[in-house]
Amino acid sequence: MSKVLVSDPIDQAGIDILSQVATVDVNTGLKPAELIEIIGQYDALMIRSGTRVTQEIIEAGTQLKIIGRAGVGVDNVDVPAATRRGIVVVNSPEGNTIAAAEHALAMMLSLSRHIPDANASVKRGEWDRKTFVGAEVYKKTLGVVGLGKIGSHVATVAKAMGMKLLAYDPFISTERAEQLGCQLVDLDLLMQQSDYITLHIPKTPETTHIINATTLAKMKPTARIINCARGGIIDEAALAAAVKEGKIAGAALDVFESEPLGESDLRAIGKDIILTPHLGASTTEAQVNVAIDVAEQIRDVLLGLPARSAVNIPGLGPDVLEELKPYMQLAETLGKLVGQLAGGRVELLTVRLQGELATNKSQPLVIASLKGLLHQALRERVNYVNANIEAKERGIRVIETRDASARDYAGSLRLEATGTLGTHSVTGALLGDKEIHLTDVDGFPINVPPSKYMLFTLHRDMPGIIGKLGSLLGSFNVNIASMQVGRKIVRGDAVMALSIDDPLPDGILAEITKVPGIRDAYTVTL
Ligand SMILES: NC(=O)c1ccc[n+]([C@@H]2O[C@H](COP(=O)([O-])OP(=O)(O)OC[C@H]3O[C@@H](n4cnc5c(N)ncnc54)[C@H](O)[C@@H]3O)[C@@H](O)[C@H]2O)c1
Ligand SMILES: O=C(O)[C@H](O)COP(=O)(O)O
Repeated sequence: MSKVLVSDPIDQAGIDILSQVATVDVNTGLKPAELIEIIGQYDALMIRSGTRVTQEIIEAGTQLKIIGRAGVGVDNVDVPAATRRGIVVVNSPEGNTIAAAEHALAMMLSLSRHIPDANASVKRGEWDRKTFVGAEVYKKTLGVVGLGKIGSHVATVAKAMGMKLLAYDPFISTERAEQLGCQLVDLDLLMQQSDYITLHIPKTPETTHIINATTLAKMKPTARIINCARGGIIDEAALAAAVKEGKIAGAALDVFESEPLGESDLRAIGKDIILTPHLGASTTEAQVNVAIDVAEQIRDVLLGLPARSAVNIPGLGPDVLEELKPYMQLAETLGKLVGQLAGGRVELLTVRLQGELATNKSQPLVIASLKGLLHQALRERVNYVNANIEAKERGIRVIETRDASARDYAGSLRLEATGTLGTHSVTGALLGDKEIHLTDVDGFPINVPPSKYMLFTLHRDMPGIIGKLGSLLGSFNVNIASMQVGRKIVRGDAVMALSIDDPLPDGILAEITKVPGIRDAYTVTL
């Protein structure tokens, strides 16, 4: 049975799902050295933001197949290191969206009305109504930096509260911003004109310290800033100085450059700074959502199925996966077949999407084709995550083409592999209830479902050849399950595709090619 380590607090709903397929160890608060020591025995690791999954930990995780982040941000995982090792990294892109958005809105209102400090003063026995006079958000301008999932929800609610909305997000269309009632502006203008600024961007090299002494200096002295996205997006020292010196009215932070927050000037500032310990996703609802979302993906990967929200499998989102899953299986089968027909080292793989398939995303199909192609060499070590990298490292060039006019089947996929031993091509389609059929081998039309063990011959279409091959296989006790010949012209060249019940015994291929009329024979395992 597989083993899963849960190293951060996760809702029981997730543990229950994992327990269906694995032994689950919940061991939170491990030091890096302790994690390195035990990670080698686990097939999967489930975390939140508390565990830093470094390259060292990934290298020690020799059995690891998947790292599941029960939340959005994967900046605590060395994703490139995981990718190189073929480890899938998944997250829950939407499970805590509402929780994080509501936390940002709560921070905005708390800042405006000094709720945390007013509460503390009453609890101390005071009744001070002067110090805590606040400001309304109604008719004020909210600047949303990052108009993705969380930023959009914040904008929608803020609009309903009567706020005017500005947004800065270079990757969002004007139409989308307008739909949300936001005016898209550049960051400078947003900083200058907003009464409240809320950050909803990932931490990347471009966004690190995007809010710094210079940008803070552009804010109105009455303006307030909220960061419920990632620590390090704001330069904390510059922020503390700006609030302390009255250059801006206040700030609310849920996330910090270093967590847990250590010594910091931010702690010393009174009611104008609100600090929470990374609580954005900490609602009962969000924790159930993310735990279920990620545990289901870990379960699927441990069962050999693809994950719906893998961050290191390019182009493979849940919607794409749902639509392309049967075609990815087709691509993988064709990749295995063409790789074995090509034999030696493959230098070029051409992936052609035909008919209806031509309008689809090609990247997942290319990845699945490469996974199949490399299976012969790498077996279980190649997967959707590392297939691209492994192909690049082996110098395999990939060309993608499309032919929407191909009409033999509704949608079909053609792979052509050129290698040191020549060029071979295979085409396949999904028929009826998504059943894979091989429809062409080396330019010869056939129509056979693939089977685990197959034999292909290239031969002259002439009387007696099928009988001779049948007797030869019989003399080696090889049972033929099905057989089909594909030819272009009568008595010209032809291809024979045989499904056989067992692997071909050693030495028999050489005997087959001695049969008069048979030029080549290939045995494959799919
Ligand atoms: N505090 C918490 O507990 C908590 C909870 C959930 C998410 N988060 C964090 O909130 C952030 C947003 O999450 P999301 O789910 O909305 O992500 P998202 O991917 O849906 O949205 C991010 C947006 O940022 C934009 N963006 C990227 N780079 C940018 C740049 N340089 N300048 C401006 N915009 C840029 C993108 O175009 C995108 O629209 C993430 O950092 C996530 O980790 C924090
Ligand atoms: O990126 C996220 O999902 C949030 O930062 C939540 O982090 P957490 O799971 O540690 O609460």
